[in-house]
Amino acid sequence: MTKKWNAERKHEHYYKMAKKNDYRSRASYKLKQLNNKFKIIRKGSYVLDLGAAPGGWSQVALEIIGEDGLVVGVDLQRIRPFENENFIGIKGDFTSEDTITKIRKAMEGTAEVVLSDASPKLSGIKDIDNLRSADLAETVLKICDLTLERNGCLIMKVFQGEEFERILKEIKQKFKIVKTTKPASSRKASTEMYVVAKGFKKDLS
Ligand SMILES: C[S@@+](CC[C@H](N)C(=O)[O-])C[C@H]1O[C@@H](n2cnc3c(N)ncnc32)[C@H](O)[C@@H]1O
Repeated sequence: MTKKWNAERKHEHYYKMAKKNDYRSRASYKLKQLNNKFKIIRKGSYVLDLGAAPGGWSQVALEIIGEDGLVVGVDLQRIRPFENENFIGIKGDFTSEDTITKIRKAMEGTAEVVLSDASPKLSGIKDIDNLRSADLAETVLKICDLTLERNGCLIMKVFQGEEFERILKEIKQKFKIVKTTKPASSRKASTEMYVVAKGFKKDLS
């Protein structure tokens, strides 16, 4: 059996599981696996989910936080609303000042957790896509400076390109503990990597 065949089978497996369990995307399993391992989101957490559509990560975050806490989901695409009262969806580009203002208003103060599974629109040219992913990561870090509370946590996807080590260095300056990981449900062939960071040093921002 070829590697490609195995990867496709795994892809199909998470797709079927998501459908069966009523998750909005296969990506839900990535956050579930990351959170089981690193215990980032807890009951009652205040969570900002950047690049949230169709809402798979927000859905998992809502399950974990329960009735207290808040999830604010932001995406260029409309996020179909949830029944939960503690979800706020924002349609907008999180690299724009206007959207950042809306995020800060919706968070009513600071976030305890920032999530970003944001991906640029893929051009198919690896170097360009990696650079765009790095640009998004830079903006996510800027949003952390503005919204994340001291000792808060971040889970962020970054493509492993030329800029990856520089971004990682920047994250290590801002957070006390930083790990890179690829959840089992992430395709091996994809360059995506997840950075999990704990202990935001708010005073350095
Ligand atoms: C892989 S999907 C996220 C999947 C999501 N985590 C889930 O579980 O359903 C990446 C998302 O990032 C969004 N995105 C990319 N750049 C963005 C930006 N500048 N502002 C807002 N959303 C952005 C895309 O629209 C896309 O929906």
